[in-house]
Amino acid sequence: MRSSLLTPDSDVDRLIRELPKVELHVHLEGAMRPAILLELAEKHDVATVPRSLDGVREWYEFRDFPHFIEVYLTSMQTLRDEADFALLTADVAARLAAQRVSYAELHVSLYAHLMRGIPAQVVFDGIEHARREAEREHGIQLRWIPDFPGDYGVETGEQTLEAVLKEGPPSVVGFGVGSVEVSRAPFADLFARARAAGLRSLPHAGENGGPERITEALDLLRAERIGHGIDCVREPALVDRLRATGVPLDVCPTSNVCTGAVERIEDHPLPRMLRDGLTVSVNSDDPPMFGTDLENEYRVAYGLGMEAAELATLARNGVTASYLDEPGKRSLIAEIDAVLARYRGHEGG
Ligand SMILES: O=c1[nH]cnc2c1ncn2[C@@H]1O[C@H](CO)[C@@H](O)[C@H]1O
Repeated sequence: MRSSLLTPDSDVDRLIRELPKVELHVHLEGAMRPAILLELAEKHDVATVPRSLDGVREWYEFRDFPHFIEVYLTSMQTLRDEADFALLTADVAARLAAQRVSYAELHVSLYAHLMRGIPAQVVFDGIEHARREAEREHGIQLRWIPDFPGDYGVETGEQTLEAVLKEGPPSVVGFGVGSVEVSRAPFADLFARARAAGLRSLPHAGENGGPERITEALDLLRAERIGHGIDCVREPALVDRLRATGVPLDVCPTSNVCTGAVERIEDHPLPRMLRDGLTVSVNSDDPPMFGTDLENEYRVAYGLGMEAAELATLARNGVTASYLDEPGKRSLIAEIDAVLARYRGHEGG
């Protein structure tokens, strides 16, 4: 494997920083920086989370996927009022904008808040306030994908969808399911209702639950994009189907190693997926929890052997797979092409 430790002045690193990017798979709550976690823990005197930076760092060493989800849910106890959701969202938006992200679709763990007795309106009011501010301040567009934990059962999904349909703002683009992977079959009717209401079907599938979860997501949930989906490489016929239909996959390489879905980064299937003609984008998932950010995921892709043109393809795929409007997509693709052409000019000269 090629070293992904690029010097900040290397041409490839400059290419990565200059590429216009979209982020399609980042969990709002999982994007909470330790500084924000500590601030909110202090504000609400939350006893269940670490109260020092070192403590947080240690806390973010995950034994396995269920342990990661446990820590994720616990960290959320720091989010209580509208201002907390606004603070978190503003911080996440600023971090994205600093990485040349102009459009992002963020998963919101809505059920995890509902189950703690936080009304959906508090969540939506907070994140919407910050979304509008961030658009004004940084020119970044944020869109939402509320989700529920599949392993908590279909009723939790029903409650989540009901809250979205009742209180959700127009910036909600889709509906999702995540957490520990269980069969997607029980959620068929639920996702049919979400789609009928104009929401995109955006489930997690095949992160670590096997290729059959992806097939279920396609057949039963009519998934329009797959969260993770890396397990497709275990079933060649499924890879053929994904290529033929062009259903995009949101790939999050560092996350997969941190949660144990992939043992070593050098074993990550991203290069194979891209070269097999799948519409894959790279994403950061829960960046501070995994010690990464979106730019770093592009560096990791470079470390896995992706050439400059392939890094640009990953960025273009993100744009194609997004729900940004068509003029917005065209102008981002043109900018990506221009940045790549400039890189090639430098490289040649
Ligand atoms: O990598 C991930 N895979 C699956 N779910 C995740 C991940 N990161 C965050 N969540 C979120 O964990 C919550 C559990 O209630 C869900 O909302 C899910 O979206």
